[in-house]
Parts: sequence; C-alpha cells; structure tokens
Amino acid sequence: MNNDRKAQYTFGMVGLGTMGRNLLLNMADNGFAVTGYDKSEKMLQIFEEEGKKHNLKGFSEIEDFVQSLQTPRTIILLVPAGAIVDSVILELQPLLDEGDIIIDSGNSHFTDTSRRAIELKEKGIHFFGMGISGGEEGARFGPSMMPGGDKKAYSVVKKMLEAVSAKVNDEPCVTYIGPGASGHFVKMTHNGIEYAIMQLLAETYEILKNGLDYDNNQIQAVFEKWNNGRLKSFLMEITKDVFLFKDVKTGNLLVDEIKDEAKSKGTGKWTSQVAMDIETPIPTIDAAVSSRNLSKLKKLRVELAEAFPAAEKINATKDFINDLEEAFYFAMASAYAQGMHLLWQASIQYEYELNLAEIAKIWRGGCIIRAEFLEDIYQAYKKQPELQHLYEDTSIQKKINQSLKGTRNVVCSAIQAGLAIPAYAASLTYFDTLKTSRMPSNLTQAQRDFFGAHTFERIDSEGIFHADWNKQNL
Ligand SMILES: NC(=O)C1=CN([C@@H]2O[C@H](COP(=O)(O)OP(=O)(O)OC[C@H]3O[C@@H](n4cnc5c(N)ncnc54)[C@H](OP(=O)(O)O)[C@@H]3O)[C@@H](O)[C@H]2O)C=CC1
Ligand SMILES: O=C(CO)[C@H](O)[C@H](O)COP(=O)(O)O
Repeated sequence: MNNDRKAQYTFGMVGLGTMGRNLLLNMADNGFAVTGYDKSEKMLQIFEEEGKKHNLKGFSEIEDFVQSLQTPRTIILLVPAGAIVDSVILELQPLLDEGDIIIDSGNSHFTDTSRRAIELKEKGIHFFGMGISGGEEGARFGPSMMPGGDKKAYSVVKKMLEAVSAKVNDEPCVTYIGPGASGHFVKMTHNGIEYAIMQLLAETYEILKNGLDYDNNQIQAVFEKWNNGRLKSFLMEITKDVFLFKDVKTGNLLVDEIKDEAKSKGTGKWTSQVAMDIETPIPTIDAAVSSRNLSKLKKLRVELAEAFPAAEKINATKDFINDLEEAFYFAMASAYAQGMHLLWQASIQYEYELNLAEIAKIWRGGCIIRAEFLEDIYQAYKKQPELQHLYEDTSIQKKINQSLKGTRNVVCSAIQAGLAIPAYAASLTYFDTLKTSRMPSNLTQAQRDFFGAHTFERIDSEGIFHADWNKQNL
C-alpha cells in the first residue's frame, strides 16, 4: 500500500554506484523528482553530497524507498548483473503493486531479462531491460540508452529518458528498441563492438611500438591526428589521452606501468557465444575476446617468448602510417558491420523487430562506441532499412575499396614481422571470405560425407546426396 503523503518521487533507483548515482543526478538536473536506495551507507552519503544542490535524499531501507515513490512506481536497477538483480527483484516484489514498472539498466544477459519479464508479468509488474552506455561521464551528462520490452511501460519513461540522454543534432540517443529482451541484446552487441575496437587500438599500439619503434610521443601523435579525421571516436579520443597521462609514482606514462593482462566482465564473451549459437560470424569480436584471454596466460607467454624468436621490426614503406590509417578504417568498418549483421540475424531469430538505422542513430552519441563512422552506418540503413549487411551499401563499398591496398600492406607486413594482430587479420579474412562467391567448403562437405555419411548437396541438381567414397579403391 502506498502512503500518499510520503509518496513524493516520480522515479527511484536501486544501486547508487558509478552508473546509478550519476544517472539519478542527471535526472535531477533535468527536473525530475528522484530518489535512490543502496545497501551501502557510504554510497548514500556520496549521493547526498553530490546531490546537495537538489537536496536529494536516499534510503537505506527498501520499504521506505518503495513507499516514497508515486504510483504506478517506476524503479530503475543499476546493480551488478547476475544473481544480485534477482535478489533485488525478490526484495522489491512483495512491496510493489500491479502496474508498477521495474527497469533493469545493468549489463544483464538477455536470457535473464526474458525470464524475469515473464516471471514478473505473471504478477502484473512490467519489467523491461534497458542497456545503458557512456560510463560515469555519460550517465551524469548524457548516455545512450537501449530500452526494450513492454511498450506501454516505455511510454511512461520515454520523456524522462529523452531528457537525460545524450543528443546528436538535437536528437536524443535513446529509442524504443523492440520487444522482449531486445534492449539488452543490443547493449551486449554494443559491448562486443567495443571489445573489437579496443583490440584494434591495442594492435595499432603494438604495430607502432614494436613494429616501427615509435616512442610514446610519436604514438600519441598518431592517435591525436586520427582523432581529427574520419577515425574520430570516443575510444580514439581516450586512447590519445592515455598516452599523455603520467604516473605520479614513477613519473613515467601510467600505461607503461600497467600489467599486460586484460580483465573482462563477460559481455564480449556473451556476444561471441550468442553469435555462434545463431550461426552469425563475428570474427573480429571473437578475436578481441580471445586476445583478452590470451593476455591472461602471462606465465606461459613469458616461457614461450624464451623458446621462440621475438617479433622483428616492420620493413615499413614510405606511406606506412597512411596505410595504417586505412587499415584501421577498414577493420573498424568490419567490426561495426559484424555487430550490425549480428543484430540483423538476431532480429529474425528472436523476433525483435530491430530498426538498425535507429540503433546506429542512438549510438552516434553518449555511448562508448560513438564514432564519426556511425553517421555513415546510420545513413546506410536509413537509405535501405532492409540491408542485410553493411558491405552491401555502395558508399561503404567505395570507402572499403579505397582502403584495401593499405590494409593488405599493413596486415602482411605485421604478420611477416611476427607481430600478433588477430583483430586486423580477422577483419581482412572475414571480408575476403564474404566476397568469395565459391568458397572451398565443397571440400569440407566431401570430407564429412566421406568419413561420416553426413551427405551433401550438388550444384547441378536438387536433393541430398551421399557417395560411397571407398568404392573407387582410392
Ligand atoms: N561502470 C560502467 O561504465 C558501466 C556499467 N554498466 C552496468 O551497470 C551496472 C552497475 O554498474 P556500476 O554502477 O558500474 O556498479 P557499481 O558497483 O559502481 O554500483 C553498484 C551499486 O549497487 C549496490 N548494490 C549491490 N547490491 C545491492 C543490493 N542488493 N541492493 C541495493 N544496492 C546494491 C552496490 O553497493 P555495494 O558496493 O555496497 O555492493 C553499488 O553501490 C552493472 O550491471 C554494470 O555492468 C553499464 C554501463 C557502463
Ligand atoms: O558496458 C560498458 C560500457 O558500455 C562497460 O564499461 C563494459 O561492460 C566494460 O566491460 P568489460 O569490463 O568486460 O571490459
């Protein structure tokens, strides 16, 4: 039951950590009556301190928090994904009424979101999953958001989400994504692309540092220059800044003092797993996930570095840095194209009714993968909403053709030198495979039929065939 006298807030947030606290402050800045709940007293204190100008108060008791919300209640969750989301829902459930709305904005697995939506629907509670991206800064001043699920529930929060989101050309970086867990699926794919672009930047660093012997100033200058051109993006921008940041302890650049073992929370891995499940190739993203795992094999890598020859310097041609810019453009385009293709396939598989143009549009600002290139992707899908693959767009084709020569030079040179560039190489072979009208997979089919009678199809007649391969006494 709601006590109307106390019910003064329109939106409530569970979890006042990095994302929840900043999104709530953003909502307060935009004039919404908000409050929050967190188990941690420390988080509540920080929230109230940072929300001083709005006189914001948080709750440490969940009952008080729920009672403070106007009905139907709208509660956003920004707690760590997994079991904690279920335990928060379990705590909230007996305190809620029919028609209340729970929005899970953490990086939850989309299958968990589907399950939770079904469970809560039975109790008359609207539940939807909403991916959010932009980190601390984005949450505070304008994130990109990907809400999916119950459309009626979305209409309750639409205005608020549009107000707090990032804007590009005055257009909000939020849109209704689609039914079911589509919001979390799209956010997961966003993170898969994020992994791929980060890996490409790391491989570029490897080429510059170990292939060309560039020092940190030279490396910084390359990223800085690229960020002033067509490769401009949030990840390029922070990378050029990383190469300026000094470690207070040693006086060296901090990046040189950080262990070469990359951690992950799982969204990249989920993207690869799901892509395998629905048979959609995303090799650049897969390479990025594998590279993080390879980085964790530090002891083995150190041992094997003693046993095998080290990488050599690249025998660089005069225009090598231009070629590298082209290679980055090419591989970046490949990574985004793979992510968009995964969304295209998922939309069919899970009946998400995704509008790929709208998704590219809301990724242009606020999120971690925002980039100049997203405008090209947006235009491509706007022109042809049914496009299966970004490579089918003629203006993208033109740019890819122009960057091919440089890309091949960079990939061949780096591989020849013995440098590890799995994401660059995967991007190129993905492209080369996709533009092969007759792949050598006829041989694979012949082998399968030879050893296991798995059958094959013929090019000259319909049907399923099997050959008695041993009969010809080969
Ligand atoms: N950080 C980022 O850049 C981004 C994060 N996300 C996602 O957003 C979600 C939140 O991330 P983030 O803000 O970084 O995480 P934080 O750990 O900074 O914040 C989570 C908050 O939730 C609190 N909490 C944990 N369990 C409960 C509970 N049962 N009841 C109430 N509060 C609880 C935590 O308190 P305590 O610390 O005491 O446990 C903490 O204050 C995650 O799913 C994350 O993957 C999405 C986009 C970007
Ligand atoms: O969602 C995000 C940005 O959009 C997170 O920053 C991302 O989950 C970080 O992932 P990981 O810890 O696996 O590198």
